[in-house]
Amino acid sequence: MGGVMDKAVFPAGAYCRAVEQIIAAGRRMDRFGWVPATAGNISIRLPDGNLAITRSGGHKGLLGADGVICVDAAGRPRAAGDRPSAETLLHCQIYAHDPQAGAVLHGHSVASTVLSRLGGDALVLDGYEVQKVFAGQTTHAARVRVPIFDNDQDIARLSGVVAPHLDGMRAGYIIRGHGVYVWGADMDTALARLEGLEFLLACELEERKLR
Ligand SMILES: CSC[C@@H](O)[C@@H](O)C(=O)COP(=O)(O)O
Ligand SMILES: [Zn+2]
Repeated sequence: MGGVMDKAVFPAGAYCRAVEQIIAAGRRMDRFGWVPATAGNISIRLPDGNLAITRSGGHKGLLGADGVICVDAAGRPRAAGDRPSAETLLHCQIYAHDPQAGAVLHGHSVASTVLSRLGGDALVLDGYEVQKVFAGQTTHAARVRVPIFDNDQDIARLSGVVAPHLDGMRAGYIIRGHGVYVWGADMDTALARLEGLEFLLACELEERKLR
């Protein structure tokens, strides 16, 4: 398989840049331990409305150019036989709901997995300076609600449960015992939000251990 710049595989400049950014994001998420085994998926919205998204099943910290494929806005692979992320529909849903969304990240951190298994339908973050990484947040003195949805292997059904909650979601969401979904206008913003959210979840976990 050719490299990222192999024009036979990736003819368009925007797609090439997206592939490079997705590979770099996967490495960064792996450094933090958020994509164990084959966990996690990553996408970027392309200027033509298609998505560059990780292929299903690979290690997201070890992605090569052939680990990223192109799907349309409904998640259908552009090349016959390509198998996009099993959770592609959740990416499509975010892009469809938020015209500003340019990149979506999904990881399986220990903190998101453990905290969401403790119960409840949301985690409320309150009083942390880092909350300001989320859209519209200008102070630590605010409550940021991160919804938790029960895990479901039927992704279409899961997306139906998530749908009514997407309006006003500032920090992304958590799937119980599974991981987080975070997005932003571009990959840098999405990564900053993911890093911010994971930092806050790690703080929450540490605090609960001390109680
Ligand atoms: C290690 S199993 C994880 C998967 O079931 C899934 O939740 C996941 O995040 C990765 O699936 P993928 O199809 O590779 O995008
Ligand atoms: Zn997952």
